[in-house]
Amino acid sequence: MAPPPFLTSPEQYKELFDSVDTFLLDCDGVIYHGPVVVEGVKTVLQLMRDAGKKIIFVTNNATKSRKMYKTTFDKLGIEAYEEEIFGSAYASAVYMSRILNFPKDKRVYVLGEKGLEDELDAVGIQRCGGTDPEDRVFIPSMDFSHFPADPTIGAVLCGFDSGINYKKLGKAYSYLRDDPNVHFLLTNQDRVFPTSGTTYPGSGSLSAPLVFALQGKREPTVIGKPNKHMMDAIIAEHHFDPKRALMVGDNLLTDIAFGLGSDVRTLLVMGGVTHKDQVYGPEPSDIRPTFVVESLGDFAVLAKN
Ligand SMILES: O=C(O)[C@H](O)[C@H](O)COP(=O)(O)O
Ligand SMILES: [Mg+2]
Repeated sequence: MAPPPFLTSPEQYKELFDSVDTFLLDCDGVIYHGPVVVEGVKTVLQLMRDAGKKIIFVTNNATKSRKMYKTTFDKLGIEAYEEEIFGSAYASAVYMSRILNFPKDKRVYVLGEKGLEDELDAVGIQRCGGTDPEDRVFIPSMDFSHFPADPTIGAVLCGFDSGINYKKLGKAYSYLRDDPNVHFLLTNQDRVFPTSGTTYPGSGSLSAPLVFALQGKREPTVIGKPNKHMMDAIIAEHHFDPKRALMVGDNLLTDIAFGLGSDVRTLLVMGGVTHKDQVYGPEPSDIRPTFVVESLGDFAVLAKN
């Protein structure tokens, strides 16, 4: 099979832009790298707004709630509305409340940050762990007295947690080891996090010790891209024609697989977590985007025409 077209000309950008009614936009690595908006992207987003396109921000980053993302976009000078923003924190809260009907008398043990906690609070799910200072401590070496059984725990939910440590992993592991009815949930399983032109361990690499320790006994349900739970959450609130939609992302394993799984065309951008060789090299990934471009910001040339 021929490699996907690498778009370079305004004519190519215009043909694709005109064929899309709904843009599903990944955030980290596409809209911004950490605190820096990708060059030209603001212009392209305005082009989309002016052309009446539907925009849906779809991010696996579970550190922020919808409200927090709205504040972030405001600070970055990007027009965005809460109902357009689907982060894996929001999708996980929706999944637990609407799909699992998580019991009110149970608690979820969280590996994650305030954004994930806020989304759980918003749907009335009782939680523990997370940013609780009691769990963000180092325990004495080989002291396993910190992992008492807790029958109130009905789920373990792991997202990006910059305070990850042995106490958190030990508690999460114990709950999952002892009770097969405790749900094992990951907000997402990204291997790396793209920022400042490089990458760091992502959520998937932070929950990997649990997956590794439990291997064979428990497999996690992953809610974020590429999994359908994320698309189900979007479709429940936004109806769109997949044939006239485009998923724009920097990650083959999450964004492009997400689009492929929902029959949505995909546009892979460089500069995030994917190297050109993974698409055009001697051993390309079998996850094949529909189109490739250097940056979403390259479409800004259409604003001059
Ligand atoms: O580690 C993570 O959680 C992910 O790398 C990061 O959050 C990806 O976010 P996205 O590219 O889906 O916006
Ligand atoms: Mg990304």
